Amino acid sequence: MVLLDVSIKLAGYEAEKSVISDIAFELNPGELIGVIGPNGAGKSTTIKTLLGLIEHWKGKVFFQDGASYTYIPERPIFYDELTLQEHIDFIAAVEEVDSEILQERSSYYLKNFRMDQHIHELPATYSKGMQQKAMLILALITSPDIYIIDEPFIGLDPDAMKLLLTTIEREKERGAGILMSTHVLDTAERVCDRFLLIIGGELKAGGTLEEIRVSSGRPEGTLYDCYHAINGYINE
Ligand SMILES: Nc1ncnc2c1ncn2[C@@H]1O[C@H](COP(=O)(O)OP(=O)(O)OP(=O)(O)O)[C@@H](O)[C@H]1O
Repeated sequence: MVLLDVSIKLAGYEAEKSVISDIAFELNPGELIGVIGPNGAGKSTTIKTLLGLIEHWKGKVFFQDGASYTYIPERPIFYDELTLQEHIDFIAAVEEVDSEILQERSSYYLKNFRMDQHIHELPATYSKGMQQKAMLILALITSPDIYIIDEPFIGLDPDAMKLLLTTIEREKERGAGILMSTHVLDTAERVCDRFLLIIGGELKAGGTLEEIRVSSGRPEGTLYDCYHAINGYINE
C-alpha cells in the first residue's frame, strides 16, 4: 500500500511560468522522505502542489483512500484570537479526536515540549521556536497517516529537537509516512529513509543514501558531500 503517489509534470504560481517539473515519488507507510535542495529550488512549491495549494499544475497526486494527512508549514499560521488551548480544542473537534486520547496526547506533548505553562497565551505572541512547537503539537494530537512538514528543525531548541526526532521515530513505527523538507543535512542523513534532491525545480537525484551516493559519484560520501557534488559548490 502506498500512502502517497506523486508525479508532477509541471507546476508554478503563474500559468505561463513553471517553477517545478518532472517530480515523481511514492511515500510508503512507516517511511520518512527528506526533500532537500538549495533555497528557491522548489521544495515548498512541490509540497504546496501536492497539497492542492497551487493553482497551475499538471500531473498526478494520489492520496491513499481514507488516509488522513497533516501539513506543518514553514511559517506557522495561527488564529490571532485563539489561545493554544483553544487551538487544540478546535482542531480536536474538527478532526474528531476522542477526548481521552486528546487529553493524553496533548498533556504529553505540552509537557515535553515545555509548553504547558503557555497554553492560555496567544500563539501569535510566542517566540519563533515556541510557535514551531505549537504547530507540531497541533499536528501530533491528530495522529494522521501522513505528515507533510516544511522545514521542522530550524528554530527548535535542543530538547525540542530531541523530542521531535524520537516522536518521528515513534510515528513511523505506528505506520505514518512523513514527507519533510529540510536544510539540516546531517540530521536528515540520520533520520530519513530516502531523499529527493530538488535543484532548479527538477528532481536531480532520489533514493536511499546509498543510491544518492551512486548518483553523485561519492561512494563514501555524507549526504552533505553528495549534495555538493550534485549541486556544485560555487566557493570551490
Ligand atoms: N508565492 C509565490 N509566488 C511566485 N513565485 C513564488 C512564490 N513562492 C515561491 N516562488 C518562487 O518559486 C521558486 C521556488 O520556491 P520554493 O519556495 O518552492 O523554494 P524552496 O526550495 O522551498 O526554497 P527555500 O529553501 O528557500 O525554502 C522560487 O523561484 C520562488 O521565487
